[in-house]
Amino acid sequence: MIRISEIFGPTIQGEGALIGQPTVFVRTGGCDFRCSWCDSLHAVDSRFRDDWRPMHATEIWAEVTRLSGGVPLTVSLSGGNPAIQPLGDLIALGQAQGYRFAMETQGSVARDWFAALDLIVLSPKPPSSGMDSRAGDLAACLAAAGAARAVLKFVIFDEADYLWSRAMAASFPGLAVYLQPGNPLPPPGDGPEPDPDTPDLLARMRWLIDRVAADRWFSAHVLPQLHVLLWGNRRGV
Ligand SMILES: C[S@@+](CC[C@H](N)C(=O)[O-])C[C@H]1O[C@@H](n2cnc3c(N)ncnc32)[C@H](O)[C@@H]1O
Ligand SMILES: Nc1nc2[nH]cc(C(=O)O)c2c(=O)[nH]1
Ligand code: SF4
Ligand SMILES: [Mg+2]
Repeated sequence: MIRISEIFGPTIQGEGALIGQPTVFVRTGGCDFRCSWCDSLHAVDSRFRDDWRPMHATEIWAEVTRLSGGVPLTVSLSGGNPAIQPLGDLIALGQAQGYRFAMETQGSVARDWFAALDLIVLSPKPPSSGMDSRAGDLAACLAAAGAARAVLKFVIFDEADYLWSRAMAASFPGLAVYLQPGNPLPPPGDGPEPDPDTPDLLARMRWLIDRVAADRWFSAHVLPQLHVLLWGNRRGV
């Protein structure tokens, strides 16, 4: 059984290497991290575990097929940490019907089914998160992924995050790098999500671009969270 927080879409992938691509999200419940600024605490905090549902791969697949009208697209696996769920059967089921699978993970847990992914997005956590991402754990995830395409995605709130990310990226010279400004969020409540401070997000993205340019870090991609610019902090988009 796979612990599911939500399944939604089609929407567009709002972040990183596949930005703009139509996708259906499968968000698993539960995470071995608890980042101070996590924008998906409803899939992390055990306070919300009553909203999570154990589902069979076939049940999840029926929902993805319904949402996508049976037309193959890229399924985005996210969470929580999807790596702590048994997702191999789901991936096999979908790929047999021509669907592709991308997964977002912080890179703390490696699984052999990573090798079946079409894309693994490793998103190690910089100092502002309060977490401790280790290069050795990322290397284990990469080894598990084998020949699967892998990229790095860093969330940057400040100069310390930037310097940390630059050093971490230097340890993995073969991987494409995506940088996105962090979106500060209050803890989730019962009401609607608050609107993002878009001018501030864009100002920090301009800062990030200046920072990358000054360092001549020309292999890095700097991107916004496009879904936040379009729909704010709403869930399910
Ligand atoms: C919610 S996480 C779930 C997958 C996995 N646990 C991880 O962190 O990669 C998906 C992506 O959102 C990013 N993210 C989470 N909170 C964010 C925030 N407040 N601002 C910008 N990006 C954020 C994470 O760094 C990660 O790249
Ligand atoms: N549109 C959209 N793009 C995303 N990219 C990564 C997301 C995530 O929460 O993992 C996300 C999300 O929640 N929505
Ligand atoms: S690792 Fe990902 S899901 Fe877990 S707390 Fe951090 S941002 Fe949220
Ligand atoms: Mg998100």
